[in-house]
Amino acid sequence: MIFTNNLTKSYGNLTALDNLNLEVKEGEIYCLLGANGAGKTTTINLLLGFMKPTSGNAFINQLDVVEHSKQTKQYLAYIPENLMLYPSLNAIENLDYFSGIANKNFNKKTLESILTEAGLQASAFYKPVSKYSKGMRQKVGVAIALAKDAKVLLLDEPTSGLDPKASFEFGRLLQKLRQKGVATLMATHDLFRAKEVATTIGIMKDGQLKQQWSVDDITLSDLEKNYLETMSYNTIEL
Ligand SMILES: Nc1ncnc2c1ncn2[C@@H]1O[C@H](COP(=O)(O)OP(=O)(O)OP(=O)(O)O)[C@@H](O)[C@H]1O
Repeated sequence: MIFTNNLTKSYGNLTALDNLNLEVKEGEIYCLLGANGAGKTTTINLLLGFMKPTSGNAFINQLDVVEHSKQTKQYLAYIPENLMLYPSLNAIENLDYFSGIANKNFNKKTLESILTEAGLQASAFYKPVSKYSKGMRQKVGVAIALAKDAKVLLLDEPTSGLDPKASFEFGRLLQKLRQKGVATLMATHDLFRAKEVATTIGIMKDGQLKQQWSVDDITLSDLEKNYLETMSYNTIEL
């Protein structure tokens, strides 16, 4: 579903992403860890087609995202750290609007059931989203992905700033999407949540994928140890 082949992005002399090769298959959740500036957002932006790679390729559902930008966007849903919704509109209206953009039109009852599936409490459906917590807004983001029937979900630090319960609930939602076959790539600083939800975990540094494990092959404490060792290497270099 998601595949990159020597994906590289440079800004002048800086190589923000350096020959990234990764694959996320149907029903997999790949968590990308790495310090600030490691290249996680660059990876997501390239997959979204927000910018072009300097070299290499990114594929969504076997289609090159540069050559087939319109088609690949149809398969994608994206939830950034701070999801942009229309603040004065309620969840039903936002979902209706964003589903419409994806050429999906639902009646009110179906919109309500999608929001319920995304874990939003019914009492919030008709309140303006400006009154929502971050966790509630993220649930609307998941509802948009469900409404769109997205095959690929790209998440950039979706749990940052969420309290543990909201973060747990968000993880449960990702598992639900996984069961539907969605391929998820999540950039995160949250090692604990990564270990909870991922099928595969990778650590990036300086634009390079340094290490990668199947989640069952690493304990949380070993993940933390490896992460810190990978990052502290930077300190030694300095
Ligand atoms: N538009 C840009 N112009 C120049 N340099 C950029 C640009 N965007 C990103 N960079 C640089 O590319 C590198 C990778 O940035 P990126 O945002 O992908 O990191 P990240 O892993 O997502 O970090 P964070 O955890 O802080 O979000 C950084 O050194 C960053 O400063």
